[in-house]
Amino acid sequence: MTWAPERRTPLQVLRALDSGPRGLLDSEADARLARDGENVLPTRRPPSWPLRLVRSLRDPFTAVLASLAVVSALVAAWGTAAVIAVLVAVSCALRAAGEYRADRSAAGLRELVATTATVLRRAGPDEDPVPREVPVDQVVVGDVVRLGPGDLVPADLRLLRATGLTMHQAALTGESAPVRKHPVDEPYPVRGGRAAEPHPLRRQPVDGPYAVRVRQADESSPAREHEPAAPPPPPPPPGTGFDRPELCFQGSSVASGSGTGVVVATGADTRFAAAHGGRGGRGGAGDGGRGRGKGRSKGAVLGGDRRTTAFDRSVYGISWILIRFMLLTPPLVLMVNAALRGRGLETLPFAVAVAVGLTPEMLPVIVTTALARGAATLARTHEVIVKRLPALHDLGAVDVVCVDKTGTLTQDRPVLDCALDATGAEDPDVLRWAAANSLWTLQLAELPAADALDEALLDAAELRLPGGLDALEHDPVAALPFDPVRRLSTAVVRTPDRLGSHTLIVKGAVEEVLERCALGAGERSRIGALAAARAEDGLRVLAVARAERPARTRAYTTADERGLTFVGLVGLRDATAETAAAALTALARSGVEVKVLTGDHPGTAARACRELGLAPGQVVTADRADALGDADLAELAARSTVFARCTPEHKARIVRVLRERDHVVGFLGDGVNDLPALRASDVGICPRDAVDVARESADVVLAAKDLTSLDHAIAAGRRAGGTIARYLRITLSSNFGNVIAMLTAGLLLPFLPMLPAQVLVQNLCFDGAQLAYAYDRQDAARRPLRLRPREVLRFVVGFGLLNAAADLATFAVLAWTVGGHTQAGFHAGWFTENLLTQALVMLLLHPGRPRGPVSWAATALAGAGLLLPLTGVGAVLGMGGLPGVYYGLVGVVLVLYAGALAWGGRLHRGFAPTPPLP
Ligand SMILES: Nc1ncnc2c1ncn2[C@@H]1O[C@H](COP(=O)(O)OP(=O)(O)OP(=O)(O)O)[C@@H](O)[C@H]1O
Ligand SMILES: [Mg+2]
Repeated sequence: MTWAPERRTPLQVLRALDSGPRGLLDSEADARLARDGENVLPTRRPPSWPLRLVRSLRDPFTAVLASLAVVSALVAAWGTAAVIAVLVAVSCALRAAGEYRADRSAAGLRELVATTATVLRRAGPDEDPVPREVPVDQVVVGDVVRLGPGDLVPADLRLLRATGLTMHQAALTGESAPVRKHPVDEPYPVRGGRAAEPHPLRRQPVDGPYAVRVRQADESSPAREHEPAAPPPPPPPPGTGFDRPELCFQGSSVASGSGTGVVVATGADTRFAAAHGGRGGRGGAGDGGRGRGKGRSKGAVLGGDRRTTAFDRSVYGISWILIRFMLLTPPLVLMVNAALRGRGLETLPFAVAVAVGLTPEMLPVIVTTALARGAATLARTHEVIVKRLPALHDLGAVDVVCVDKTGTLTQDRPVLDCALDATGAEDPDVLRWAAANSLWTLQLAELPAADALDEALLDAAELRLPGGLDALEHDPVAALPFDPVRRLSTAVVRTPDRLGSHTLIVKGAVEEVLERCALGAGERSRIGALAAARAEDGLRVLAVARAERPARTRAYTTADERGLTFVGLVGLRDATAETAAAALTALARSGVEVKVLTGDHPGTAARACRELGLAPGQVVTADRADALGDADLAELAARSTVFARCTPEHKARIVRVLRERDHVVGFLGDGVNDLPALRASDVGICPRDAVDVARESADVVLAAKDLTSLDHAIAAGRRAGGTIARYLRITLSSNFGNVIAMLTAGLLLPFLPMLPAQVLVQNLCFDGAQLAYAYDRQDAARRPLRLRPREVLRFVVGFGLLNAAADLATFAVLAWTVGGHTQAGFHAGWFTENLLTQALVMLLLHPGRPRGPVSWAATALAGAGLLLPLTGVGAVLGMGGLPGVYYGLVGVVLVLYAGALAWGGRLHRGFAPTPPLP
């Protein structure tokens, strides 16, 4: 769609789009949807099958294998090339199939947490517009959309009205600080009074006493924008357009304030789609595989912090170490053979086979399957939705969970407890001013949903004030809605019975309000202490103040929140959540530390923690954190439990410094003030009823804001992580052992220790057996499960050398029984021993007693090792018969090996059987 917003007033834009301030008719919206299609980004469509297969080829292991195949083909080692090609094909097909299944189920799960947009639509030309929640993909050009804190912008919008609106545009510009948005050009014309919408949560009659009065003529419509920066911003330079204040772009979200805009572009026509070359969508669930290489980061849609998660560090970390080994192996083998045996390029196929032997081909399949199965089970049993599969692994690794207080530890159903004047005496006037602030900020800012605190104040006013809500009647002028950095909200009304005067009603966090009141230092600290005492009783305390100013047409800004007269304090009681105490105990028992990061008063936060049995210790206030450098803050954060008066940026900073201290940090929060922290954490978690943008940024969505389900999710993560860790350790140690043995044998023997076809069959047998790990159901580890590359490598080298020792002992046996010079016998003997040792490893290096799939797979593997060389297949593969004495002697080797394995397993702490979660 082409349009020239620069030269048009909002009204002209509406006209050009054949829409109006009252929104579209339902029938018009349907027709436009049919004409323009759904509002979805092009790449949100699932990839086709051929594309999936091609994508799985992009995997680094596959790429290395493929290049090894090419090298083999170049030296006409057709057997080896064919073997590798088959391995690649099998792994790609399995991977693509696994990812297809995972994507489908993840898409289904994501659907459950899809966001909606609030649009104004009318049933008929004469009907009043009704704000309606519609799925984002149903939004059409010309729709009038309302935005409130935490909303995602569903399409590109031109603003018609805005109150204190700021936007996160990180996805588009990379800029993390919110940017101010406001309508420009001529103010939006009001024809005979703007149709006042009752607040959706407070449905008063439109023409009742609480309908917003339209400004009187004498006010000659001041700009509808009330913002700190008083001078109008200079016109933005032409270019990307993202800095245009009157435009809100798909992919951004509301940081504070509210606004109404008309949709000017949807789907593929949005700037977001254009900026990403039409590739704006999130990665599929198939991201569960490795394959995007190092440093893949999350949060593609919302951008912001690009960061490496625990999954990246562990699985990718190990993968990259292995790839380096794989690339080093062939040249090394060639050089050693040339130096020690004077062999030339004829050893290349063998060198390639050794590198192939190192590869854990099934890793992507195991990772995807384990994560997808874990996620599906979690969704079914606990209604927890994992939106990004690797996040499930990271949940298992989480050792610190930061949570917000309101709504997580408490119910977020505040009820008014007291309204006190400056002396601490009950005073209904305080409630009247506080509730008037709530009502008029809500009404003027047209917020799509009311804050729980405002809702509670209005409920209390309705019940307790003589005349109920009628007592709050005022002529409204302007509103500066709440934002979590300023911690204040202000309503401006005409002063009752005084012509030419406006009253500012300010309410907010006690410290912030007191700072703006004209009070002596003594008085201020006395009131501060009064508030602190109520907070320590567990109340959420807000201060209320007001000021009278001469009426004016100039916009009000936060700079006007000065020199106020203190009115009083309101205290609201918010009971602790029922399941929180038990869940905190369970988290502690499973080795997860809980830290509370709240915007609330330190006293309120400490009291809530104490009630839940979480020792708050010394509460750290955010201004103390400000005074510290990252290292000192990290130190302080590690030993503190409660952080109060946090702004969104404080929460994120604490999460960041904890991660830098090598913690894997989960963050659970539900509000706009939690957004930066959700993005900064390894795993962002939110409840299903969180604001849209939190749900969009979170990796894991809980059915309810219930810490108990978080505990289950962590257990599921540990199970999936355990499966991946087991596969990696066992496969890599066997592979490593085999490679050492092959290298040694290659030097000792005059023939290849293993033919390409034998490498293939052996690998396929291993791979088939190892798939069992994906279906292995073990108890979750009792501690956070971290897969550290260093530790894995130690394990691999230790057990790999043990495995190589068994192989070398077998060579000795073979040399003695069949004579090292009988190729067919040697190949058969080694094949049998290899599969038997692998089966032993699967059985003995398993935490606890292997059950079901793993023990069956190990048995089948042992059977194949013993029987295959004796069959026709064995003969075709070039394996010959073995004398009975070989079996006897190799039996002895295996018993010794089993003993060593059991001993080594016990030594290795990570493999001590893990008792189930209490
Ligand atoms: N609607 C409101 N009007 C005025 N002040 C408010 C309003 N909502 C919150 N406040 C004040 O701002 C403070 C910070 O609020 P914020 O939403 O950042 O965090 P919170 O809800 O208190 O806690 P948490 O971070 O645990 O969710 C509150 O403690 C309160 O003092
Ligand atoms: Mg909150």
